[in-house]
Amino acid sequence: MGALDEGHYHAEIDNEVSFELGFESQPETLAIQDAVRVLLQGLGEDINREGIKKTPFRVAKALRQGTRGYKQKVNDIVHGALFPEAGLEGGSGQAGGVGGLVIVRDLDLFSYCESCLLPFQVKCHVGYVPSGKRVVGLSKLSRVADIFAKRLQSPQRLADEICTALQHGIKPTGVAVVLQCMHIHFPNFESAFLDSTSQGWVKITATSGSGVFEDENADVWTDFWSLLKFRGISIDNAHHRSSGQSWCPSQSCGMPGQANSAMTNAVNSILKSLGEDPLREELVETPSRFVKWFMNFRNSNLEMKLNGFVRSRIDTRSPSGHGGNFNDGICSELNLSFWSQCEHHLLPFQGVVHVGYHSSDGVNPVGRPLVQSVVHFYGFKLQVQERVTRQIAETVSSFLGEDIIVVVEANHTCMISRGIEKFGSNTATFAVLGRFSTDPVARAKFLQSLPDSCSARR
Ligand SMILES: Nc1nc2c(ncn2[C@@H]2O[C@H](COP(=O)(O)OP(=O)(O)OP(=O)(O)O)[C@@H](O)[C@H]2O)c(=O)[nH]1
Ligand SMILES: [Zn+2]
Repeated sequence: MGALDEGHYHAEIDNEVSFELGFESQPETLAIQDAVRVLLQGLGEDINREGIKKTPFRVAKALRQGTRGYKQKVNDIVHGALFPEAGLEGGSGQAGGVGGLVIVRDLDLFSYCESCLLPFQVKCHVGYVPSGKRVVGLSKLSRVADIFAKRLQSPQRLADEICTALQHGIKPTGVAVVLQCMHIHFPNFESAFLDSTSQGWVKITATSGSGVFEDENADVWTDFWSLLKFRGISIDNAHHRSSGQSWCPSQSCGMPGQANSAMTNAVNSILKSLGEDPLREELVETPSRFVKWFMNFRNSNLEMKLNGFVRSRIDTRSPSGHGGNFNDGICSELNLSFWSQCEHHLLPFQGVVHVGYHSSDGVNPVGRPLVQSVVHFYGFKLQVQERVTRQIAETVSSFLGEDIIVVVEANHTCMISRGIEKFGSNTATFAVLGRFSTDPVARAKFLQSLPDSCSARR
């Protein structure tokens, strides 16, 4: 196996290098960059603005690397990676290279949703029953799964494609694939103001089986689920092929309305550049769905609206002085829901915001909904987390007083679905104004009041 594995290793490294070398001038990369410029202009952005000047290139890089599976072949990975391993010597039973179940659990992958083009996370578990006294190198199971994850997918299609590819590549007695998929909730500017609960993730478990796993009720599935149960995984919410319904939250937003045709054409061009057929049934509505959610982040004149709103509230609020012990008057609005769009990669980041302020009578003079509105006003546009944190702090200080502390905790899709692939990472940013910037005890009092587990980390 050693020699063969080494050969494959070098082949893969070579592929990666040539992809990187020619990448910048390849027609597909240039076409995606042009399309991203059209999308940014559709949002009302200045494409030469410092923060987003490099965004077309970053998006092209992220999308092409994130869908590199279209260019990879299963045979290149599996062929030659099988090696002999004896089965049970005499007696009855199954073990080793004949009938001994092998499972690789907890492979972290990400894929792109074919309905809305947002990335989704996948925890992948693969099992197979060897036959013919041959087993496959464990890393190959993960590599094959990744080939299909790095395409535009739905969970069931992804599970089926991994399963079929492994069945053909290894020719074992059977293959089982279980995928736990998590899709970010659909960003919606309008409904976020009405319903702050559309946070967190849509979760689904998709399964696929071939050979001895073809029958969902077979004993071998029971063994497989039992081995997964040690990892806290249960069959309860497993998605069966027959249900056929899309899991993507964009589908439940109704049919897309009239979308900007230059923008939908741009998305069509991206699909083609990635190696997809925009006429594939599941992709036909994708450009208009994408444009619909993307337009939630248009650069409209939100500050002006907000300023009018805030000014009228300021006139009616009761002044709050600093009498007594400052720390006794620390108040907070915790777990305000937060949605934004990373201006570097055009990917969502989502989480919660905590706002601390001082009030001698312990009363929020404008109420929580206004603070929540401020969070949404600054969230729903192309942002970086540090900027949105500062903007929230500055704005709430105009009605909650000059002593303000703001913590934003968010999951960045761009930390998962590209480059470094840091699954489960979470970013916290911090802004302090007035007394909170000079008084560590006041800061500590507020920070200690933050909930341990909040939706940003779920
Ligand atoms: N500070 C900050 N950085 C962010 C935010 N959102 C995304 N980023 C980072 O923006 C950077 C963009 O860096 P580049 O090196 O130009 O782009 P890239 O090649 O796509 O990034 P990497 O693959 O991570 O090296 C990355 O480090 C991202 O993690 C944010 O809200 N705040
Ligand atoms: Zn989706």
